[in-house]
Parts: sequence; structure tokens; C-alpha cells
Amino acid sequence: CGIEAPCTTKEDEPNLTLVFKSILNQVRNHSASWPFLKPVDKNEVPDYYDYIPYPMDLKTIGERLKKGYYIGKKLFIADMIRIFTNCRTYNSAETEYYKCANQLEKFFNTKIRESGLGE
Ligand SMILES: COc1cccc2onc(N)c12
Repeated sequence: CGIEAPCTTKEDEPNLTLVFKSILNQVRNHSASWPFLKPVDKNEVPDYYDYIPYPMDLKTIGERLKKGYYIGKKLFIADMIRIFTNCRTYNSAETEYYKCANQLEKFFNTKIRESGLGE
């Protein structure tokens, strides 16, 4: 759907929630997703929230998806990218976390392209 080919009916509109759900599940199942499955635990990492004002994780994205928060692709992509940028802000480049963020972002970008959500 777009200006050149407007959606004729509701059915034509790609069911974005299904697409986001599929991408989220594939990202969650990736071997590099383990640091990002749930919010960083303040007890484990006491200063994390001093450096990261807008935390994000895959569990939170799943909850937002269920609530219908992602009415467009930009909101979904922004939350996912925030996971990676937060991780690269808090962790230095040689850490396992930083490497997981880069690997997972590469995988995510591929899924976005494959799904046709990319530009
Ligand atoms: C378990 O995840 C962590 C533990 C400790 C520091 C962290 O920065 N970014 C993370 N995802 C992270």
C-alpha cells in the first residue's frame, strides 16, 4: 500500500501486528538475543538506569505489541533499535553484550528487509 498503489480494502493492508509478531519471535529465538529478553535488572546492574534514560527490551516490545501500541512500522523499528543503541551506550565495544547487539541488529535489519517493511 502506498500513494502509487493505495489499499483498496482493509484486507489489502498488510496485517502489521502479524508481521511484527513474526519478526519479534525470530529475533527472540536468535542466539544473540539472551541479554535483551527482559529489562536489565537494577539489582544486577545498579548504575544502568543512571546512563540509560529510555530502557527497552524484547519482553516490553511483546507487551506493547499485545496492547496494539505499534500502529506503524516506525514505532516498532524505533523500540527495537533502542535495544541495540542502549546496549552500545552502556557497554564498551569489546564486551559480549556489545557484540550481541551488533549481531542481533544485523539479523533484525535482514528480517525488516525480507518482510518488505524496509524503505
Ligand atoms: C543481562 O543484560 C545486561 C547485563 C548487564 C549490562 C547490560 O547492558 N545491556 C544489557 N542487555 C545488559
